[in-house]
Amino acid sequence: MDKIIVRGGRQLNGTVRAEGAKNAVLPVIAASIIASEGKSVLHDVPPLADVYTINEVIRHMNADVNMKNRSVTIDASNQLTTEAPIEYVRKMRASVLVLGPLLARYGHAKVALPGGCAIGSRPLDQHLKGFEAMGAEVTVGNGSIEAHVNGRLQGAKIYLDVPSVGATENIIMAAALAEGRTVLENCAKEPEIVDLANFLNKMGARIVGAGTETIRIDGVDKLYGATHTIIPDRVEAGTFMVAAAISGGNVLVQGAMHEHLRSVISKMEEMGVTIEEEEDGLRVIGPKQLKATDIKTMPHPGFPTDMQSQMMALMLSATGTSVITETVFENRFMHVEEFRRMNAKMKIEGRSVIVEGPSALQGAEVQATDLRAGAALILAGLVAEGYTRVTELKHLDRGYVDFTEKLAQLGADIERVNEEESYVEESEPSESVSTL
Ligand SMILES: CC(=O)N[C@H]1[C@@H](OP(=O)(O)OP(=O)(O)OC[C@H]2O[C@@H](n3ccc(=O)[nH]c3=O)[C@H](O)[C@@H]2O)O[C@H](CO)[C@@H](O)[C@@H]1O
Ligand SMILES: C=C(OP(=O)(O)O)C(=O)O
Repeated sequence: MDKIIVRGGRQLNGTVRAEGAKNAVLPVIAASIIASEGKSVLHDVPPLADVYTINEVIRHMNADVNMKNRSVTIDASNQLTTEAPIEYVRKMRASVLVLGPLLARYGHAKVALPGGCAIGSRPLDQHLKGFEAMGAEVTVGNGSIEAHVNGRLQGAKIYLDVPSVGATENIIMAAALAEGRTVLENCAKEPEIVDLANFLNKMGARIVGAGTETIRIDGVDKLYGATHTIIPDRVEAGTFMVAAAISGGNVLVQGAMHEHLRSVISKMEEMGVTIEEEEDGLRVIGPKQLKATDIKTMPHPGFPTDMQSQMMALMLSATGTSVITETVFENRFMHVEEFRRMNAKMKIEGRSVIVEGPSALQGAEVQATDLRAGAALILAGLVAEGYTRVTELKHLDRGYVDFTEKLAQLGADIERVNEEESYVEESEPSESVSTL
């Protein structure tokens, strides 16, 4: 089992590039199986564990998938099977995104129920409500969800009770091949929804309004493979922005898009961080002294829940009391206990965490409780005294490519070792840093 060992105290400087977005590429790969003719070619695909998982899911359904460097070619023109194998759904909830495409193309889809996870219960009722409104019969039982429709799905008017990202994606994919018009209201407005709609439109779909709260989809008879470049990962970019700020450094994050990161930029600026827009990204300059602030997570364009734990790490270094309130997921504070091992002064009150800063952070052995928590603990380790050892890296690997190497290139004292090597490291920490 791997471990990341980071020693605090180094200032980060230089340039780092954001990869293609995990949360954009997963629905785009799922959408590629709607094409009954032609190949899809996707560029800027990050080599992440989640990408390998979704590739395996559609490969098991009989699609041809080839990943080379950061490009993926998908040919789904074969007859596909309409069931997602349970082992992949267990690994990654986003596997449920094949439901919409399969149901639209074949009138049948079955996936295992993904269940709850480390950040909350994450129900799928809004996805299912959308399919039912389009005429599908949905049954949930024996650990799986099965949807079936005789003939084609029918366009419908659907109002989401919550602006769910996954439900919006599943419904627009299903509606793209439905008969007639679907109007989806109170939908998610995340940039990844816009990227998915752009890809589907290149495949021949007729979708307008993505990025607003009402999306209109006029169903077509057939969709074709298309070529598409995935948008940059705003959460990975935001994580490196925090790394620059927390270490008092100066880092250009290439690919970081101002319009996708407005809420994060505004909060970091309130904390005293300087952020300058450059031609190819955002330059982030950490202040001598960070100031406390309050944050409430919300659906886009509000502050993203996927940046909550990283901002908590930043708050630990700020002077004063900060309050962070999580409104999207009911159980996304597992990292608080891990931060406490590092001598963080913080307490949970209902859906809020009160952070007393600045905390004199000390290195400790901590666990990545989810992928963003893993990144956040490493960020805290950048400024902690001594060595921080982060385990359970399978979570981190779902969402970050070469995280250790990228931080090392910026000047962090960090390395990734396997358990046996780390035993030696613990008695005699190495001074060297790993490079790309
Ligand atoms: C692969 C991917 O893109 N993952 C992102 C996606 O997850 P995901 O698509 O799973 O998140 P949702 O937007 O669906 O969830 C948001 C909220 O809606 C609730 N809900 C959702 C669906 C439903 O049918 N019923 C319901 O009540 C959830 O419990 C949660 O409280 O958006 C989240 C919120 O920005 C991000 O944290 C995840 O990184
Ligand atoms: C929660 C996340 O992802 P997922 O929905 O894939 O679990 C995330 O990216 O922070």
